[in-house]
Amino acid sequence: MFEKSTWITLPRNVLLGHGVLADLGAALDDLYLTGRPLVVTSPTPNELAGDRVRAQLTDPETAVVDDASFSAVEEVVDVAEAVDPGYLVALGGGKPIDTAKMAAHRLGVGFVSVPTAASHDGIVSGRSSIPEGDTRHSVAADPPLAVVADTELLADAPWELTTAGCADIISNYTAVKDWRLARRLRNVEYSEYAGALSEMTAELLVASADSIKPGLEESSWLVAKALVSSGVAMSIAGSSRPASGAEHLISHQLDRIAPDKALHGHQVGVGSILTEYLHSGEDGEWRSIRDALASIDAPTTAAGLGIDDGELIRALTTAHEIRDRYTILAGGITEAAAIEVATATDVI
Ligand SMILES: NC(=O)C1=CN([C@@H]2O[C@H](COP(=O)(O)OP(=O)(O)OC[C@H]3O[C@@H](n4cnc5c(N)ncnc54)[C@H](OP(=O)(O)O)[C@@H]3O)[C@@H](O)[C@H]2O)C=CC1
Ligand SMILES: O=C(CO)COP(=O)(O)O
Ligand SMILES: [Zn+2]
Repeated sequence: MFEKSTWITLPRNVLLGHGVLADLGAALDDLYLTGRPLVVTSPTPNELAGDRVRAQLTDPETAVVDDASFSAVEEVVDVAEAVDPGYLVALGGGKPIDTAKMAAHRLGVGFVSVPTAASHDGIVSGRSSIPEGDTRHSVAADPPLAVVADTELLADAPWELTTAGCADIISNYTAVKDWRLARRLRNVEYSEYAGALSEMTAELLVASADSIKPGLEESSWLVAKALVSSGVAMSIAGSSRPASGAEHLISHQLDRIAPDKALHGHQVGVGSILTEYLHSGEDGEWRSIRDALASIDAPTTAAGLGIDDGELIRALTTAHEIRDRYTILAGGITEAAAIEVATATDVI
């Protein structure tokens, strides 16, 4: 008997382009949302765009969070108890969006995603990435009801946020390789559609690398489209697997070992050079990944991330402990092997 089934939840409206922030009110009307809105944001995005968002909302309340953590989610839930919001509006980078996503899930309301930086592919995904102690959870939540990604706003953000978003997409190459490996060796459930979409997204972005330049709003357009597409791949898969493999484990470990030194996207990009080498060796594709990163000004070395060689090696040798996700790192690699791969790829 055929017993397979799937339930894919995707945003209803995706508004992407020049000046679309002004259409936030119309996008909300189209969703027939009721009740008070609660804006969940972080300091810089609130300063930059909070008033423009609130001006389009009826009787909004605001919660400003500093990071993506379970305690930040609790802070939002506490504010929500007084406000009884009908929906949340997530405004900012990956951290406030992840916090709002999880808080919305806890509160049983929908949320709308308004990214202020094209820095990560959680803009559309149905998962929150939340650290806790020695581990990192990819928490199931719902994707946004709508996404309003204004390329004018995204293009005004510091250039490195956009290059971080590019690197988060380029890392899809190794994430999918890890996912396929896990299917072969651990019989992990794999989605051909999600894997293909994730890889194609990285390929299209790399093919457009010449048009990704500072000061060009078109760059934000190209990157934001890729971030949406990668988030959709995660929604189809029902996990972050299409966009998060061993390179993400290395980055999550760096967040613990060397916090706040580099952006998420930049860390996963460097992680991808290393894990591609582990997958396919000296003659494999690691140079293509490194060159793609370099072509959009993303870091390709530990020094470029602002971390020292020892921190990189510690992250690489302990990344497998972060979560139970089978990757090329399997049960861990030795310090000697870590130094070998990092040296061979010029990462250290
Ligand atoms: N759920 C998912 O599927 C995914 C989740 N993620 C998660 O997202 C996070 C990374 O996202 P990222 O955006 O890099 O992190 P942040 O949200 O911390 O943003 C990075 C920095 O950019 C600032 N910022 C945001 N917008 C602007 C702007 N327009 N102009 C100037 N500064 C701005 C932020 O300010 P401030 O400090 O005030 O916030 C912050 O200092 C990680 O926690 C990662 O795990 C990443 C990919 C996918
Ligand atoms: O960053 C992500 C995809 O780009 C998701 O991260 P995790 O699932 O590893 O937390
Ligand atoms: Zn990522």
